[in-house]
Amino acid sequence: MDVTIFGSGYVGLVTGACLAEVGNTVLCIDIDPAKIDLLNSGGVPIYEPGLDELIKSNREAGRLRFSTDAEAGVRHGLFQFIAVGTPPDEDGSADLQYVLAVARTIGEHMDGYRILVDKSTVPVGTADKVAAAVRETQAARGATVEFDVVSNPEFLKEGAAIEDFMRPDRIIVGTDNPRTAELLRALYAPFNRSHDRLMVMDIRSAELTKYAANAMLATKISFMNELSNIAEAVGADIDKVRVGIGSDPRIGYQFIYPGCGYGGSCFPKDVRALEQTARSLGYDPQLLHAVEAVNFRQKELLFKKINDYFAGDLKGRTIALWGLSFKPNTDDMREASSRVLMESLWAAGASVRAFDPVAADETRRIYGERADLTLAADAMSALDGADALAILTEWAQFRSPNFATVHGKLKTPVIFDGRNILDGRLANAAGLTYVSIGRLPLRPG
Ligand SMILES: NC(=O)C1=CN([C@@H]2O[C@H](COP(=O)(O)OP(=O)(O)OC[C@H]3O[C@@H](n4cnc5c(N)ncnc54)[C@H](O)[C@@H]3O)[C@@H](O)[C@H]2O)C=CC1
Ligand SMILES: O=C(O)[C@H]1O[C@H](OP(=O)(O)OP(=O)(O)OC[C@H]2O[C@@H](n3ccc(=O)[nH]c3=O)[C@H](O)[C@@H]2O)[C@H](O)[C@@H](O)[C@@H]1O
Repeated sequence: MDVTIFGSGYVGLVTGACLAEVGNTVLCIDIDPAKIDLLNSGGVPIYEPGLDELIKSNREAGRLRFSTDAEAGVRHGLFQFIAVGTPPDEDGSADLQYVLAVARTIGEHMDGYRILVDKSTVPVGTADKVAAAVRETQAARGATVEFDVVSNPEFLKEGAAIEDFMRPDRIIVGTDNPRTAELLRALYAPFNRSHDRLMVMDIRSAELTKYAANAMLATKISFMNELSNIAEAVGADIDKVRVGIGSDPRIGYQFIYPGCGYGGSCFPKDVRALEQTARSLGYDPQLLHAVEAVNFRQKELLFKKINDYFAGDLKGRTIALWGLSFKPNTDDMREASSRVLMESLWAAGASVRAFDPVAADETRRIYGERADLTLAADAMSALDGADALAILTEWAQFRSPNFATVHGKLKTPVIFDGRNILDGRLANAAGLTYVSIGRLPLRPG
């Protein structure tokens, strides 16, 4: 089938590459010429495991193309996927300007029936706005070409995006038109083989399902973060508590890891957007507000712990950071906890020596060259001349360091583990103080 994807970011590229992989002919459109040039010259603008290979093989097979020519995109696909950003507006609501711009482009150029498939995360009611935008642009040129708008939210996780797309837990299709539902069912058939995971529902429920999923996951994390602070206060170990409650299948082990706050392009923005939607309708979403507030406080926790440890004397100190991306296996630093810590350290007069396996370029892009930021070539050299080590991202390579080497390099033998990934006893055995999120206090052994 012929598919056009508007937006060649995380979601657009993964969707495009996976749909091409199963035999569709996919044209990816982006307004960013640099991104399209890079893709056309064999590069990939984001780090996502497996994506380079998938793009390369499908480009070579002629099933995956990239262009800035939106008109060609509209003419190409029966399915017109919208996978552009929906960043937060000033009040936290989702900014729909990119989604509606694509809708207008489609309305302007469509010459036959098209299915607009909204993959971007958008507030309830957006499909109506998309349809209105298509109708208005058609009317402006005196056209009345048939189309449908489908809500098809995406649930992939960065770092595991290909696997999530290829083997989804569910495929949500929001449409009131049974014929459109069948066409989407056919498109998704290769990803829906072992048992039927495609759920057809009304558009508004589909739109809300996406926010509900992210808000539920964010709630689990904030709940555990809240609990980790209570555990610290009462002298309990959050790790024991985590395992204790996770063993109940009604709770489960997933997404109950406490840490230095959730980040990324989605949880923070989607919780805020849902909160804003509720408020705009006169409902006070107290729980969502608390989820966000707890996360905000949690992102400041590591700085507080470091500052307390050094009795507020951070000026002139150097803190080593392991991990800059908001989670492992991605170079995405949107709303990353590392940013809150770095900015707080800089404000307190400290310098940062950081290492991340893939996010160094992104860090340079965001912060530029600055005297108080050094990007080290590897984890151990980030410790050179540092007063202490803080761990912000649970990259596998940070899990089992040589503690004696760490001890030998740090001016003050202390580790602040923002993701609870280290074995504190081993750190203690090497003479390091180990400070975690809600685990029992561990002192040098
Ligand atoms: N990143 C993720 O893991 C997930 C994101 N989402 C949602 O998917 C949507 C897209 O997210 P990302 O892929 O992360 O965004 P992104 O920022 O990585 O990519 C968006 C792309 O759209 C392009 N664009 C903007 N206007 C355009 C236009 N008129 N025509 C063509 N391209 C245009 C931009 O240049 C950019 O390359 C958002 O609503 C997000 O909430 C949903 C699930 C997972
Ligand atoms: O809408 C989206 O964009 C996506 O948002 C999240 O995916 P993602 O943001 O890529 O990453 P997650 O693995 O969910 O992690 C988000 C944040 O939560 C943190 N986290 C996660 C799990 C946990 O137990 N504790 C915890 O602090 C991570 O460190 C990270 O900062 C959802 O998991 C995806 O299903 C969804 O499609």
